[in-house]
This record gives sequence, structure tokens and C-alpha cells, in this order.
Amino acid sequence: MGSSGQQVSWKLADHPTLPKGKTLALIVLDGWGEYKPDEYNCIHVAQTPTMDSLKQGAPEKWRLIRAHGKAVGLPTEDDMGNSEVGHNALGAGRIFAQGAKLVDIALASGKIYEGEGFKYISECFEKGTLHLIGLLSDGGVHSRLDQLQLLLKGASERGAKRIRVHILTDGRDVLDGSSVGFVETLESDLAKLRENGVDARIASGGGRMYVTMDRYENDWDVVKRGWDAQVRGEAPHKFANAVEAVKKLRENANDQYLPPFVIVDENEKAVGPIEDGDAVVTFNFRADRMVMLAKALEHQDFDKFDRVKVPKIRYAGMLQYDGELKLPGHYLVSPPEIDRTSGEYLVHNGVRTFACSETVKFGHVTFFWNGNRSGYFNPEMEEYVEIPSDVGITFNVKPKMKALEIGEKARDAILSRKFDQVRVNIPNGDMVGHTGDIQATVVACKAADEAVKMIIDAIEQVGGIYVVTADHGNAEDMVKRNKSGQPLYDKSGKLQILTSHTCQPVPIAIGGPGLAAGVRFRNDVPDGGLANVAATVMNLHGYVAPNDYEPTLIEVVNN
Ligand SMILES: O=C(O)[C@@H](CO)OP(=O)(O)O
Ligand SMILES: [Mn+2]
Ligand SMILES: [Mn+2]
Repeated sequence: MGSSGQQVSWKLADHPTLPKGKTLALIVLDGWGEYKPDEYNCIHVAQTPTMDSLKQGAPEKWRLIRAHGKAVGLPTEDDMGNSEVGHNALGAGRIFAQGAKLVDIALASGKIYEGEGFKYISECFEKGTLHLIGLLSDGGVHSRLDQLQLLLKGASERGAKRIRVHILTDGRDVLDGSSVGFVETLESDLAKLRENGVDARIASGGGRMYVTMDRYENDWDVVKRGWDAQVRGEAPHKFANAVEAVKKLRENANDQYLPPFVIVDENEKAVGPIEDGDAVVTFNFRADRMVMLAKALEHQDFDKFDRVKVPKIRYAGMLQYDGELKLPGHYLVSPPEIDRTSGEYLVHNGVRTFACSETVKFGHVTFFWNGNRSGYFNPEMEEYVEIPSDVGITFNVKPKMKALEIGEKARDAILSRKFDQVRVNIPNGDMVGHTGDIQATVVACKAADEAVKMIIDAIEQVGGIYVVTADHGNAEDMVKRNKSGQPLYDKSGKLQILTSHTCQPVPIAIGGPGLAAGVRFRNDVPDGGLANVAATVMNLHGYVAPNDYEPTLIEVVNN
């Protein structure tokens, strides 16, 4: 049965000419876009002989595809790509309206306030406090400030009398240092609410990478720091107001890594710990970095850290973050129903699959790939291997990350001949790109290229096929630019470093000894994007994709 209840026919039609049984390596370079060659394009600066040689196969075996905006289900063409929407599109073969867009629609129509989730939390408004926890920026990757603003307004109009916002500063999807402005904006909104009789305040905060927003259980301490501040009202730093807190803490850390703080009253008492009878909403729409907190808030038998205090609350996510675990049970907006993913089809058709990355990207090639669904479709047919990521460092310190280990695992999986598809995510360009450290990102790109080479070499040995692509841009452009592409400087003359993803297209290359003669990229899908990759991969496994999948990027010509 499909998730919508209808019977799904999983059998895929045979491809008219392409054979089955070739080992296929599917390599996703995280944060690897295509951009003009200059000194801030780390992919260009780095030695990347493998990726360079693939590019020489253009236009038949190398091309660019869209990885941002509407091509991946985001609200506008100004929205940069990200891993969640990117891997969802790669795996699902169709474009789904994503969380950002679904929340926009639900807020605009007011439907968000009519759903079960809002009713559930609003029953606490009379006696309890409404806590809103999430990423404070307009990055649009995990959350958006304007959505928070609408939610604050909507909730207060519908009876929330006491509101506490627990902020996580960004500096990753937006410029470092922009946190101050976002906090000022939020403070002025909360002041207006107070004028209207709503007791609304910021209660706690911290930088997203150091407080709360860990993912894939890489480091529970991150979530614990947030818990202590948000729930217990305990943090090493105490301030009377949040703008002052962020300004002060920025003296020793950037936005992504601000230490946890709580806002206190005249008696040094935290103004907004979470108490029995309160309502809590995590207002991020994106799943990966909210799942751990959701578990801490929702699971009775939670044992990842000592929560000390476990208030009886009503908790709702902006979305449901994990469709398989049904986590959280209550949510304000229904998530996209990403069903019938390519992974599920291929497993049903006997394609044995291996997927691997290191912890910080592990869920990208498994959970996101499979439509935000954790676990295997069929454990007999699939093996997912996670290589533990380094914990407690920023990745510019170790820019090679686990690229070679991922390459080795993929190589061994290919050479074992136990798998038909070997899928990896190579994180370097993205994770190091987010640190804004240009030199380290150059090293990162080189390491990623070396990992690609290892995997392609293994494919050569077994007579297989490779598909190399990326989920969105990042390392190819490390500075903020004006409309004509010139780097921008701030008031003090400092170059404005871009830590975020980009709106650039990404490459896709196909090749390997197992690629049938005459296979090439068609030229009649010029606007092809990440969602076109699934049908392409199904073809290379010897199958035709379901009708409603975005069209394949390849054709077979007689030569
Ligand atoms: O680190 C993350 O959470 C995002 C940026 O916010 O990056 P990616 O989409 O590549 O995972
Ligand atoms: Mn990514
Ligand atoms: Mn990223």
C-alpha cells in the first residue's frame, strides 16, 4: 500500500535496451555547484582532476542540472538549495512542495490554526505559556523569520497570553553577524505584542551548531545544552536582554557557535523555563536538526542525556519530522507526502543497495533519500553504513573529514559484488564551506575529488557504471556578491564571506565501462533538475521509471 492508501504496483517495466545487473555507483557531492572560476570558487582553486576529467565528457556525459528554487519544491527561485530538498528530489524523482512552501500556504490561508496540532497546543493558552523554539533567520533552509512572526501574531490573536521564544542563531544559511539584526527585529515584534497585553519575551538562545540543532545523533551534548537553557532555565551566560546577549557572546564566537544563554529578570531568575502545563512548538520546518530535540521532548523513556526536569507539556512540531517514527505525534502542518521513492521501487525490483556517509550526512543518503523515512525498506536487500563523524570540532580543522573512509567503504561494497547500487554522500564541500574558511574548503574539495576517484576506480574494475552529482552549491562560491558578480565588502572593508549554500546549478556526470554504447544526455530537457536523476538511475539499472516521475536525462542512440 502507498501512504495514501492506494495499492502500488511496484514492478517496474524493463528498459527497452539498457541491461540489468551492472553495479552502479551513485555519488552525491554535498555542496558542489558550478560557478565561474575565480579565487573564491574553492572547487576551481582546488586540484580536482577527477571531476575535471568528467567535465570533459560534456555535453554527452556531463551536464548541469538545477538544484534550487522551484526545481526542488521551494517557494521561490531566490531560495537556495539544501540537503533535505535536494536529496528528497534525487531519491523521489518528483518535485514535492516542501515544508517551507507548505507552511507559507498554511499560514496565508489560516488553515494552520484549524488543524489538530494547533488545537492541541492552544488548549494550554489559558493557563500555560507557549514556547517557540527554532532557528532565527530568513535563511529558508530550516525555518523563516516571517513565518515565526506570523505564528506569533496568529497565536496571540487566538489566546496565547504568555509567549517565550527560544532562539537559535544562524550564521550558516545567512551571513555571520546577521543574528543581531534578527534578534532586534524579533524584540521589536515582541514589544508590540506586550503593548497589546501579551507577555511575550525571548527566554533563551544559543548558536545552532552548539545548541540544540545537532543531527543524526552525532553529539547529544548539543541538544542537552539547549535543553538546560530552554527547559530548565540554566545556562552559563545570563543576560537581561537578548540583543545584548548576542552582541556580547559574539565577541568570542560566531553566530553558529554562540554558547547557550538565558534571559533573566531583576532577581537573576530565568524568565522562561518550560513548565508543567505549557505548550511547546518547534518552528523549524526542516526535519534533520529537529528530530533529536523532538525525541527529548516527546519520548517518555528518553535516555540520551539526563533531562533532570521533564515537564508535562503539549508539544507540536511545525511539521511531523519523521514519517516512519511519527515524530512528533502532533504538528501544525502536514509534511509533504513523499511516497514511492526510487529506493523503494528498486528494492522491490531486486536491486540490492548499499548506502554510506559519515554521521553528519548519513541521513541524507538514507532518511532524506527515502522521503524522510527512517529505516530500511527491506533489510535483506539493503545495507546502510554510517562512519562516525568527528565530534566537537568545526570541520575547517579537519577538512578531509571522512571522505577517504567513505570512498573505501564504497569501494569495498562495489568490489564485493554484493550490491547493484552503491550510494554515497561526500560531505566535504558543504561542511567545510559552511565554516567560511576558504583555504580549508580548498583542501576539502581536493579530498572529495580523491574519494570520487576511489569509487570510480572500483567501478572500472567491476565493469560498472557511475553517476556523480551534487545536492546543491556551496564550495563553488564563498563570497557575497553584487548583482554583477563582484565580491562585496562590509563597512569596515572586510570581504563578506558566504557560509551558505548557493543558487548555482550542479554537475551530473555518467560513465564507466558498464555504460551501454550510445547512452548520452538528451538535449530536450534543458531545465532538468535533481528530480530528473531518479528516472535516469532507474534506466541505468535496466528499468523504466514510473510515469509520474520527472523525465530521464538520458537517451540511447544507435551509433
Ligand atoms: O547544515 C545544515 O543544516 C544545512 C544548512 O543549514 O546544510 P545541508 O542542507 O547541506 O545539510
Ligand atoms: Mn547538502
Ligand atoms: Mn549544507
